[in-house]
Amino acid sequence: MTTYLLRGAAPLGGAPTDLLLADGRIAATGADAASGADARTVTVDAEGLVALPGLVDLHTHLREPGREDAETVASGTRAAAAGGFTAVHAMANTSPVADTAGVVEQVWRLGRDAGWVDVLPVGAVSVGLAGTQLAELGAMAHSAARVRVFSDDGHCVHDPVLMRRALEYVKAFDGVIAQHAQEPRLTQGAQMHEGVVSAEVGLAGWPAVAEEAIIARDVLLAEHVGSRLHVCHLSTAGSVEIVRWAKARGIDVTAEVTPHHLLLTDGLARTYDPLYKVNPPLRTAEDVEALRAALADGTIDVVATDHAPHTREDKDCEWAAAAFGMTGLETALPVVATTMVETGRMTWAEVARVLSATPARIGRIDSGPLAQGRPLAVGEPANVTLVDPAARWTVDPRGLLSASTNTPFGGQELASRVVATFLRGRATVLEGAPVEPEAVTR
Ligand SMILES: NC(=O)N[C@@H](CC(=O)O)C(=O)O
Ligand SMILES: [Zn+2]
Ligand SMILES: [Zn+2]
Repeated sequence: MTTYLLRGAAPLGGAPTDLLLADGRIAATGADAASGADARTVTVDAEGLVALPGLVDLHTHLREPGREDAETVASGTRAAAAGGFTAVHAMANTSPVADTAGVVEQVWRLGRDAGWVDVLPVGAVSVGLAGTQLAELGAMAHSAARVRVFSDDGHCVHDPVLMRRALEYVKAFDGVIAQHAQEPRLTQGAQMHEGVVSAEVGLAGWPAVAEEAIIARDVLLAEHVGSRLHVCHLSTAGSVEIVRWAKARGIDVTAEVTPHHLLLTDGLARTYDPLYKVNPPLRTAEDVEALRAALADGTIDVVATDHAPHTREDKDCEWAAAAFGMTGLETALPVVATTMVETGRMTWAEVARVLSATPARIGRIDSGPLAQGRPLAVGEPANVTLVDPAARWTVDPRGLLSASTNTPFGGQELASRVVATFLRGRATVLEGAPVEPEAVTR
């Protein structure tokens, strides 16, 4: 197998060095790297590039099975590799829903056969995402897919008794419930953030309290049963305050923010362009500022894409009829660089924490055969992403690899670009372009 010598890369943005990737591992660094190179070695000029551990997404919608017209496991994971990811958690709101060992194993196998990234299926909390009956969480945890993250994402587990049972159940295998916090009665018919803009454009509003009330309830439930809670896509300043309070109290809660909530605001609804329609909705500039501050100070643990591809038929229509969601795998790292690194709020080492190490720990893939997100030390699996921190590019939706084109960032100039991605020492992206896997050996 080809080995790679990454010359002059800056691990976590630190001092440049050489990295040798061989036999699936980081085989050597520094002076030892070049001397370990042999006839099989391809040298990559990584001068000026930052080396990060392969990115890990806790929240991806791959749409297979059921909506292969919007995305497949193969197309979505190819886009993920282009975005610098080496692992993605595939959400359960597929058709059929991933609520049995059979479906999660199917998704896991499709991911393995595609060979672009490790696909970690998320299991549904309730049968059919219907919110009434607990799904077979244990069977999914003990299946070949080894599920650790459970979520009804797209729907909120709104019944407090079901939420309590789910939190209790997953303790047995160190699982976590990832909650889509949306009080359904407070958001009936809601189309966008409730505020000045919704009043102006005449779309039904979605109040911040609909998110905050569920998060407040769930951190208290997690405390009561002594379990682990993860909150999906935090979007309001009030949600940040509740998570900060819960952490100070010692409650085992983690939280994610999406790239789009770090950059975009509800003012975009004035365009009536459904590209900006998403769940939870884009909020105000004050909320964006609170989310950035919380990500920088560690109150928010991770950035997760909530990559939500939709077909033209589901997006190219009037606002009220359009589906909620936007793509994000290929723009996530550049949006984080633009909003957090360029602004001086985070270092590249901190970016590695929020986009790799911490999501890997929450998903419990920070050890074992699929170990992800460790610092770039000798002996670790060679999951590596090379980033050009000086690059500037303007997003062209036609240039992205996702099977759907519903990015809200078309025409936006972003900082930094993924140049190469390696999954256990095999290049999945080189010179910014995907490298089709030959029959993946396993
Ligand atoms: N984020 C979205 O707007 N949509 C997601 C569901 C979800 O994440 O809640 C989808 O599946 O399309
Ligand atoms: Zn959601
Ligand atoms: Zn989602």
